[in-house]
Amino acid sequence: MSKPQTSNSNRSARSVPPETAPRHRPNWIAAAVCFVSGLWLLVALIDYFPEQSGFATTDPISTNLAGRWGANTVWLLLYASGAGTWLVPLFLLWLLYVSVRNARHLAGTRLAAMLVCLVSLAGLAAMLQSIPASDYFPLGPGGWTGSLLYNRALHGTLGPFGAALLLGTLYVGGLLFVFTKDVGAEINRYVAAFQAWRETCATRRAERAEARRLLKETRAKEKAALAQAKAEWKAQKAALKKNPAGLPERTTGDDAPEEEESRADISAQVSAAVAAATKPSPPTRANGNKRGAAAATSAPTEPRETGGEAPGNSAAAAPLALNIVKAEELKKAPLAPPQSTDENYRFPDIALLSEQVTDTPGNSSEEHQQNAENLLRILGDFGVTVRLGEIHVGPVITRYEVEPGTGVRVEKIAGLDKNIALGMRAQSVRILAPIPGKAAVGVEVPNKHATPVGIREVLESEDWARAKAELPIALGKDVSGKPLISDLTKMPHLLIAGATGSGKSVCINAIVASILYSKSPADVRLLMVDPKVVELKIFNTLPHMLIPVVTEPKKVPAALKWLLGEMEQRYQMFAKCNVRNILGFNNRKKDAPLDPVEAAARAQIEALEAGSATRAEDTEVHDGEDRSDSQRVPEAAQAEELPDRLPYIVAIVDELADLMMVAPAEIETSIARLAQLARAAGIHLIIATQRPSVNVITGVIKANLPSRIAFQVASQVDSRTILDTKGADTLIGRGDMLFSPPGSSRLVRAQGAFVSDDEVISIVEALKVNGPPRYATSVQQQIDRAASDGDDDGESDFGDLGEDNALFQQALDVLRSTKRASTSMIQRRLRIGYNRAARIMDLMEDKGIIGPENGSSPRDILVDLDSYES
Ligand SMILES: Nc1ncnc2c1ncn2[C@@H]1O[C@H](COP(=O)(O)OP(=O)(O)OP(=O)(O)O)[C@@H](O)[C@H]1O
Repeated sequence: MSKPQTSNSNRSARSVPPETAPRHRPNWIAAAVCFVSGLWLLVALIDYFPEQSGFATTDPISTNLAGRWGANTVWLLLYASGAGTWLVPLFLLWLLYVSVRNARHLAGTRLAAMLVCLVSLAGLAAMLQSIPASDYFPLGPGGWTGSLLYNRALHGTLGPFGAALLLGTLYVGGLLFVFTKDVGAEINRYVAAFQAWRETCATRRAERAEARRLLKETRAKEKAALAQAKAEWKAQKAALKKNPAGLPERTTGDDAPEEEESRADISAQVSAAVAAATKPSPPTRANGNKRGAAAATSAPTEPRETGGEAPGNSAAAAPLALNIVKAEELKKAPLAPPQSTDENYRFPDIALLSEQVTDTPGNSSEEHQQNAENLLRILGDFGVTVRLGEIHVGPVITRYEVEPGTGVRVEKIAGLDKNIALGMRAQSVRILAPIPGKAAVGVEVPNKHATPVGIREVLESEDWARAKAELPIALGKDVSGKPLISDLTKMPHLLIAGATGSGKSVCINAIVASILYSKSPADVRLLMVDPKVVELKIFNTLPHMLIPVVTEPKKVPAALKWLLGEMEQRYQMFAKCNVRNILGFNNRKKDAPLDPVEAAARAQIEALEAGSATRAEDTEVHDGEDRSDSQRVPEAAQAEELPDRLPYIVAIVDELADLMMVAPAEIETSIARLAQLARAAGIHLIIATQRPSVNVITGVIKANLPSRIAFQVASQVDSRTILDTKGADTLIGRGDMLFSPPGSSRLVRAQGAFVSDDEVISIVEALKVNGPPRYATSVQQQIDRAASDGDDDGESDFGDLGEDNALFQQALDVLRSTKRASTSMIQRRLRIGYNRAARIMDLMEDKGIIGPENGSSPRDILVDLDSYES
């Protein structure tokens, strides 16, 4: 016999195709021996009577089918091992199977295990003292082995219990060893089977409870119907008694038959109602398919016959009663011209936007019916008992609400999104578990026929006209078809992220269009950054533009720095006027007399500022006019000439990822600072990116941009990066979005408002009647200058040393204290990058403070630093 193999070797051997694995060939000789002897012995045993054996009687009276030898062999075996004899043919036939299937398993250990089984069974049989020795069992049911083992050895030492325990264990263990290859796996199988059985029992119990609940409900309904029918019947009867004909003209004798008819009719109706009500309720399920039946009966309709069909079939047998909540028709508001501080400004005509074509219907009710049935069937297949609730039909998706039955975990439904999508053949399915504020779970399924949302219908809606927002923006329509309008000043900054082609640019266009239709350049100025160059260039000629669209990434840090400067200057203006924010500033009483203390404080501030003013040009934004340096008014006078109003500034960045590659630290810090402080100053950021990775949407940026719009993304990880939760990965693209509104953790699913490029072009063209764009050229110059300085600085340090004198002075201080002029020293002491430090050194060289480079040694200091004034 071959050696026993490990289970690993078995596995690897099994993986080899049989024709290439000769070791697995059957052992035909062993098989033949086992077959002949096993079958012969089995027949001999079955046909055995003690009278057949020459050992039992001197005169055998009948012949065994297996002959004399057969009868004698059986007698000998019964004598030796009693009841254990029956195991011998059984084992021989098992060895036949093993030797044919895989001869390697004909191991000595298996034969030993067979022997253990045989002996222990004999021992166990010997314990049956009630069966005495007979002709069949010459030495009792345990035979010679059993009585020796039990009576002589174990009975006295271990007692009956100990002996039974030992022998039983040996017997069962031996059997397991004989018939299985891996005892551990076998035990696991039994444990798993036991657990499965327990789970089935628990499910059945839950289903029975649910069925009982349904039955109870049905009975209650029946009772109510019966009571109502009786009441109606009594009322009818009383009415007939009072007015036997029911109608005045029927009192004549001619109408007697009609009267009879009417009475008969009424009693027939009443008895029908009573019969219907008292009819025993149909069984909740008639066959073993309980889950399906539970799901099928879960529709909020009257109970109906499920007839033991498959759940899907039963649902198809009688249509579900659907509670479809269709999107309300948008109420158009009378067209009122937008309010503007600039009376001469002409807003674009709404007719420039195309009318929404409404003849593309959403899903038909048959489709909803089918979807609802499919949904219930799929959930039923997974053992989830639900009741169908409302169906909200949106422009692009439909939300099927289901109310989970008792004991159903919502997480279970939430985990079935992929299965539901598969079963419903949907592109993807998003599950809202639970719907906030409702005892239901929402299953959002894309419509077969999507209805696009045009921006015109949102801008013409009553909601838009009534929106009490400083900076209203039309985002689209939510799942119930309601316009989604938000206030940018409340957001106060917006992050838009989504994969390429998901609808970000269209969303930005819609936001810009909303601004153009509601605000004049006197109210809102736009600053756009578009590293992709082509996306926003179209807006260049808008009168709202502060500067032409910034397309060079290296200029962006400068633009952001300018915004920071503008923000700080606005705060100074607010402080002077004793207001807190832009609203307070714009609504302040312009000619209010100054408090004397306030006036003194201001005079002090102005005196201080007069010495260090650097940003006079920023005021150009406030009145939209460009002034050259020579025209600049002195600071003190300027303070008196505060602008009447400040416009909001909306900064739109179309691709953050491209910028983060250029100067990540700079951009991140500027965005964070702006986002933290710019709200009150009336500066709002809208930042879009198609790469929602943590390098682009960093923790700092995310923490400071609370309002977010996520379009379709590739993975759950991306969705979490944008929204801190999954969901955006199950959107269907083309404007389908999740909006995280300001001050709420709830996500609103919506279809973005669509504005075509042609519409945008026609709006921009139409606004040209207001004259050419009034760019703040000094802002542009400032940004260009900073960018060209940054060009010299490979580390993208936009700080102009000429302007940022402080750094230069600090470097001089370092030289003074250390008396060493080395780039690395400056770098280390000032904690700046190499390029910046090297530039400072070059500047010092240009000014004759230090000598030229001196290999690896520090440069010579050429001036007396203690008396040097920069
Ligand atoms: N709200 C919408 N309604 C209908 N279709 C839309 C909507 N938004 C986008 N689309 C469709 O999706 C296409 C791609 O949209 P968009 O250009 O805005 O994508 P994007 O996310 O900006 O892509 P990229 O990052 O590559 O610029 C559009 O051309 C349009 O057909």
